[in-house]
Amino acid sequence: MLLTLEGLDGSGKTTVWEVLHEEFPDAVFTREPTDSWYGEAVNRSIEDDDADSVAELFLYTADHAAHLADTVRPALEEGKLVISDRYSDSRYAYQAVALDGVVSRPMEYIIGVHKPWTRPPDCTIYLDVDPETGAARSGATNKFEQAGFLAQVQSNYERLMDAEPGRFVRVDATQSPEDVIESVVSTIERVTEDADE
Ligand SMILES: Nc1ncnc2c1ncn2[C@@H]1O[C@H](COP(=O)(O)OP(=O)(O)O)[C@@H](O)[C@H]1O
Ligand SMILES: Cc1cn([C@H]2C[C@H](O)[C@@H](COP(=O)(O)OP(=O)(O)O)O2)c(=O)[nH]c1=O
Repeated sequence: MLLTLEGLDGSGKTTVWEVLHEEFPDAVFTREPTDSWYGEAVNRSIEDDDADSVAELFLYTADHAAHLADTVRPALEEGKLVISDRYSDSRYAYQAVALDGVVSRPMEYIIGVHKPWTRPPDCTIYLDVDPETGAARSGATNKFEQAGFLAQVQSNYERLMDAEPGRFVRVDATQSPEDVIESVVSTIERVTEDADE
């Protein structure tokens, strides 16, 4: 089963993902951007305020393709639970903002680029924070972490959740870290038990 964590910068994904290692020791933990050289190229682009938004989409997408081939598909074939900190929805939500005015219907375009070859998540936990909280927690250091940008990203995540309500589970990430973690752990226990039945 493929389970992904999504949310704005500063929503607490990485904090939760780290604690989940202890709760689900048999799971394969992974993330996008990855630690590969593709992911390093992505991280260079994130730090570059002048990076071309189309080039950046394809860097992220290249990293995703390699991530699927190297990590996600092999682990799923072994029957593992895979838990990824960010995945394809991050492209659909973030790069759709970055490509607004560059291509028409950017979210549909980006989903279309992925569709022929990606592996959609079975369940996506959305850590829900308002853009101001996200920007404040993340320190607003890179171009994606500004509250105005994050407000547009948030509305794209809302569109994705409206389109596929069965895949997403929304968790209130303004709660204390302990309460957020408890909600996420109980969600994962529920969806993995349902899948076993
Ligand atoms: N539920 C929470 N309440 C308050 N602060 C939090 C919470 N979860 C995480 N944080 C803090 O917010 C910052 C960003 O968290 P992080 O897990 O890195 O978010 P993300 O990976 O989504 O960007 C960190 O300093 C972290 O300690
Ligand atoms: C995976 C991914 C990340 N991003 C952005 C979100 C973040 O601002 C940045 C780095 O991601 P990440 O390292 O997950 O940051 P954080 O832990 O702060 O959420 O890259 C995209 O724009 N598109 C993507 O496909």
